[in-house]
Amino acid sequence: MNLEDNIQFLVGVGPKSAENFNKLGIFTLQDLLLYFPFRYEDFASRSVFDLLDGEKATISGTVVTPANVQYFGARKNRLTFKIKQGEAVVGISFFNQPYLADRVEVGKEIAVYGKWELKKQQLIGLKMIVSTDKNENELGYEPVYHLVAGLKQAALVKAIQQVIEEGLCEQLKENLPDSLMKKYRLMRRNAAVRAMHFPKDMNEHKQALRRVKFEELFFFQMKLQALKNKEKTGKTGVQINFKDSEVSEKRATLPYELTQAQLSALTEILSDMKSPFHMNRLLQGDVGSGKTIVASLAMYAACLANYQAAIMVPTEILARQHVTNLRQLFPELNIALLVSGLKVAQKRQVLEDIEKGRTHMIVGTHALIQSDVEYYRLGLVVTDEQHRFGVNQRKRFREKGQNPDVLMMTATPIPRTLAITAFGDMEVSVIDELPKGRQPITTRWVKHEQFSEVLKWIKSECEQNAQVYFISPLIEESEVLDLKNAVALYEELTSYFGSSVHIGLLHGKMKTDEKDHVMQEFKAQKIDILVSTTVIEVGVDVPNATIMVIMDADRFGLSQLHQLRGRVGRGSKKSYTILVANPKSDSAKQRMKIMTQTQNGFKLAEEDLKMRGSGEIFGVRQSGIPEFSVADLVVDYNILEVARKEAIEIFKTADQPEHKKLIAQIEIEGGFD
Ligand SMILES: Nc1ncnc2c1ncn2[C@@H]1O[C@H](COP(=O)(O)OP(=O)(O)OP(=O)(O)O)[C@@H](O)[C@H]1O
Repeated sequence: MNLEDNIQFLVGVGPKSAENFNKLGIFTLQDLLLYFPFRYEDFASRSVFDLLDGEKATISGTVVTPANVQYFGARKNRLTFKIKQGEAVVGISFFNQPYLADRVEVGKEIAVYGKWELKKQQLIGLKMIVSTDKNENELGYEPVYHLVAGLKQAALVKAIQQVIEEGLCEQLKENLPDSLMKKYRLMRRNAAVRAMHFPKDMNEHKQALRRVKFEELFFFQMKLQALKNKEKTGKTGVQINFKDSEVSEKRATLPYELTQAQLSALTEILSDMKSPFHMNRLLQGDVGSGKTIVASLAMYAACLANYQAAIMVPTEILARQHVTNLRQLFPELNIALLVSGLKVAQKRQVLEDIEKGRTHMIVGTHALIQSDVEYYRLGLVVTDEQHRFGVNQRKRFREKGQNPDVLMMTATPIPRTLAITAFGDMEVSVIDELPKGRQPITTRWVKHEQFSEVLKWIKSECEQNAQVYFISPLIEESEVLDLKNAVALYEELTSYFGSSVHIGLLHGKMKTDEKDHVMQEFKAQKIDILVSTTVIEVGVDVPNATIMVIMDADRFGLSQLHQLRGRVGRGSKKSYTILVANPKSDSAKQRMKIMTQTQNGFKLAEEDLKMRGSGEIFGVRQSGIPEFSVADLVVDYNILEVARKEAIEIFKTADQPEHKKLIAQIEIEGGFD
C-alpha cells in the first residue's frame, strides 16, 4: 500500500463509494490520512458528580440491579438498571433497545455513554460500551468527521483505521525543518497525523493539533512570502521618475497640512513608485483619516512622469465625487470619468482619449477593466475599498498595463490577523491618525419608542443649519423592499418636518444623474436631510453633515455601521450618530453596545471578527483568504504570527541548504490559483 494509491482500491471501498470520498476531496490514501475529524466524542469515563444537566458523557460503574424491560404498546419499550459509581447509585435507561439486557449482569463493570438528567439522577443511554475488562482511561475518544450523503461515519473511521494499521502514517515525510521542530517542540508529522484521528488522550490530541495547525499556517505563509519575493525580484515593474519637488509644491497648495501618518504613507508609496520593482501596497486607514489625498498625490506623481494613473471605486457616486475633487486639485490635468452610465458617443470619446494618451487620470467603476478599455501608458492603478473587488478583478486591472504599480486603499480597518493572511504578499502603509481638529462622534442607541424624541431634537438642530443623514432599514434580500423602506421613511419625515426643512431621497434604483443631482444639492446645503439606502455607505464626503440616524441599525454588521458612521465627523463640528433599534438577539444587542463604546475602527473590526468569524467579515471570501482545514484565524492568531515570522526568516536566509530546499519545494507546488 502506498500513499499515492487511489482510495477506490482500499478494501471495503470500491469505485462507487470512492465517489463519496472524492466529494470530500479524498482521492488518494494520503488525502484520507490528512482528512481530520472536526471533533471527538469523549468516551472517557466521568464522575457523575461533575456532570451538568443535559450533558453527554460516559459514566462507568458496577451494575447493582438486573435489567428490567418495560413495554408500552407493541414497539415502545424501556430498559432500566442501576449502577454504582463510588458512593453514587444512578439509574440508566435505554429506549427501544431491549436486546441490550443480555449485556447487563449484576456485579459486572459497565460503561454507558448518554445524556445526563440531573434531577432524576439518571443517564439516558445512547451507547453501551462493554468495557468490562478495560481500564477506564482507555475508553478514549472517537473521532467525528464531516460527511457527505451516502458515506457513513463508521465506514470512514474503518477506512482510516485500516490505512493506519497498514503503517501508512510512517510513509508520510516530515515536511517541517528540523530547526522549527526543535524550537517549537512540535510532534513529528506521522505521529501527529495518527493522533489527530485516534488520540490516546486529550493531551496527545492537543499536541497533534498544535503541530498540524502550525504546519498549515506555516506553508500558507511560505507561499505568501514566495509571492512577495517574486514581485520584488522577478518581474521588474515600472520605474516612475518624477521630481519630488513638484509633488511637494502641489502639497503646499492644499488648504490643510498633511498629518504625520499621511506624510509617511505618501513617502512609502512614492519611494515604491520610483523604484524599478513592482509596487504592491495596501493603504489602510480608518474612515475619514484622509487616504484619498494621499492616493491623489501618488496619482499626480505618476502623471508628472508621463504615465497615466487610474482609480477604481465601487460606486458611481464615489467616482463622481473623486472626479470633482481631482479636477479641483489638478486643474492642469485631463481627468476622465469612466462609468457604465455614459452615453455611447461620450464613452467612445473618453475611450479614445485614454488610448491616445490625451487623458492623464481616469476615475471609474468596474468599467475601467472592461475589455474595450485600452490604456496609453498606465503606470499606477489605485483601487478604493478594495475588499469589494474580488482577487480576479484586481488582477485584471493590473493586466491592463505593463505591470503597473498597484495601490489598494481600504477604509475598513482589517484586523491584523486577516491583513497578514489576505494581504500577506503586500506591503502595508497605515494611516493611524485623524486630521487635526476632529471631535469624537457621540453615538447613542435608542429604541423605536424614543424615535419621536430624536425627531424633536433633529428639528431643533436643523433650525441651527445642521445637515442630517437618515439611513433606511436594510433589506438584503430585496432591492424592491429596500426602496420601499426608503420611500416610506422619506414620506414620514416629510410629513413630520413640513416645508421648513428640505428633505432629499437617494437610493440605488435612481438614474445616475438624479443621484448626482441630489448629492450636489446636499453638498451645497440646499438639502438639510438626506434619506438614503446604504448607497451612501462608502467614501461619501460632505464635511458639513453632522448627524447620522440609522434606522433598524441591528440589521447591519459592525463594519458596515462603522462605515456609515464615518460619513459624519469629517469636519471640525461636533457630530452624532443615532442607532434606532429594538434588537432581538444577544449578538445584535452586543453590536449596538460596542458601537456606542468605541469609535476605533481597528477595535471594532477585531470584535466583528470575533463575533462573526473570519468567513463572513468584510466579504472576506472574495478578498482571497483561503479556508483553512484545521487552523482558525481567530483562535490561532499566535500560531499565525509565529509561522509568519519564521517564514520571513527562511526567505531572508534562503542560502542555507535546508531553507533552499524548502523554498524550491514551495515554488514547485505553486501559488494560490
Ligand atoms: N490632513 C488633513 N487635515 C484636514 N483635513 C483633511 C486632511 N486630510 C484629509 N482631510 C479632509 O478630511 C476628509 C476625509 O478625507 P478622505 O475623504 O480622504 O478620507 P478617507 O480616509 O478616504 O475616508 P473614507 O474612507 O471615509 O472615505 C476630507 O474632507 C478631506 O478633505
